[in-house]
Parts: sequence; C-alpha cells; structure tokens
Amino acid sequence: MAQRVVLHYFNGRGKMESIRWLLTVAEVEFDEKFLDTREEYEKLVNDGVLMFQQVPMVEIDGMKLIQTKAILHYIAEKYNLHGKDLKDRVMINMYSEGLMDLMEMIMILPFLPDPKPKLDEIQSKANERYLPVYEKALTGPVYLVGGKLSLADVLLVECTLMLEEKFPAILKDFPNVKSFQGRMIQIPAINRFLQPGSKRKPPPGENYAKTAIENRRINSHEF
Ligand SMILES: N[C@@H](CCC(=O)N[C@@H](CS)C(=O)NCC(=O)O)C(=O)O
Repeated sequence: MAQRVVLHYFNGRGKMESIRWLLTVAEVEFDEKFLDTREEYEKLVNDGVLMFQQVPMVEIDGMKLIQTKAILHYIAEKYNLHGKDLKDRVMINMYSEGLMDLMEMIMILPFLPDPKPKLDEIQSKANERYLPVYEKALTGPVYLVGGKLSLADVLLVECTLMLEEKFPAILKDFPNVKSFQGRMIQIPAINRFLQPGSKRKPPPGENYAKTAIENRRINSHEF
C-alpha cells in the first residue's frame, strides 16, 4: 500500500500553502506534522532530513522532498497538472513564477514593522503588472495553458483569494480572472478545501510572525 503523504511545516500558510492547494486539487490525501516548537525543527535538522535546514519538507513516494518549487513540480508532474509537453510546461512555469513572486510579497507582510508601504506596492503591482497578464491569458480559454487544468491555475485561484483578503475589490477591473476564480471554486475538491474545518490555513494572525521568528522557522533578517 502506498504510504500517505506527510507535510512537515508550521501550522500556518507560509510556503506550504500552495503545496496543500495542489495536493487538494490532485485529490491526494495528506497528513501534517506541525513544527510547534524550535526543538521539533531542530530534530529534523539533526536527523539530517532537511538538505538546506529549511522547510517545507514533504514525505512522498519514499522520499523526503524539500524546496517548494521542486515539490510543486513533482506533484504537478505526477498528477498530470504540468502540461502535455515542454512548451506547455514552460508557460505553466512562467505563469506560476509570477504568482509565486506576488504571493511571496503578501507572505512577508506579517514580518514587516510597517507593512503599509509594501501593501501599497503589492496593490499597484497586482493591478499594473500581474493581473493584466492573467486577464489577457483568460480572454477565451477556460484554463491558462493548453486547455487543461494545471499548476498555474491552482496558484492563480490561491493568489486571487489571497489578494481579495487584503483588497476585496481588486478583481473589479479583471472580469476574466474573476469568472475564472468563480469556476475554479466550483471544482468539488477546491470547494471542500474552502469550507471551514479543511486543511486550508487561515490568514496569519497577530502572533504568527513572533512565533515563527522565535522558533527560527523564519529568519527575521530574511526580510
Ligand atoms: N527556497 C526554499 C526556502 C525555504 C525557507 O525559507 N524556509 C523557511 C521557512 S518558510 C525556513 O525553513 N527557515 C529556517 C532557516 O532558513 O534557517 C523553499 O522555497 O522551500
């Protein structure tokens, strides 16, 4: 019997959330081991399972994978969410990288002493740099690449929901992206993931950054 997938990270969104999204869409059940204390993180380091002493780490198919993008690509390949050929794949990766850049900016907000300037930057870059790309790509097609669901679509729905948490009206000038989001959240696996009690993590609360820094899950100097 195949082993269950196990995610090792803290009990929050961070870099693991996109992996949770992708596994959900691939309909892969997973367990989570939360690193609630610094000792739990250090144990993984001392056991030599974190190649660069960093999480996310995902146990899958007898391997202990690290590096978020490598993990996402493995899952996307395995579950047929990475295009039909090399040209699809490079487009999927280009769209995905843009979304990860944007989500990374949102992810670091709780770690900033004064998040306002970054928030303003995110809003203007989302409006002027990122969302227009997806709006154009979705003029006509149902999915971003190759007429079928891919990693890029999963990251786009995750990212648009994250953006709306910060700027509720941000999609008003992007009707194609908004209707894409509407279609995506009807996919049964996604719909279940969006319900209370699922493995989706809530937006970071007040103590999120403090606890993460204390446990050395995030280095404060990284930002
Ligand atoms: N490039 C890596 C970066 C991972 C990373 O920065 N992980 C943080 C937690 S989100 C960490 O483990 N920090 C501890 C450290 O670097 O000492 C990835 O995308 O997986």
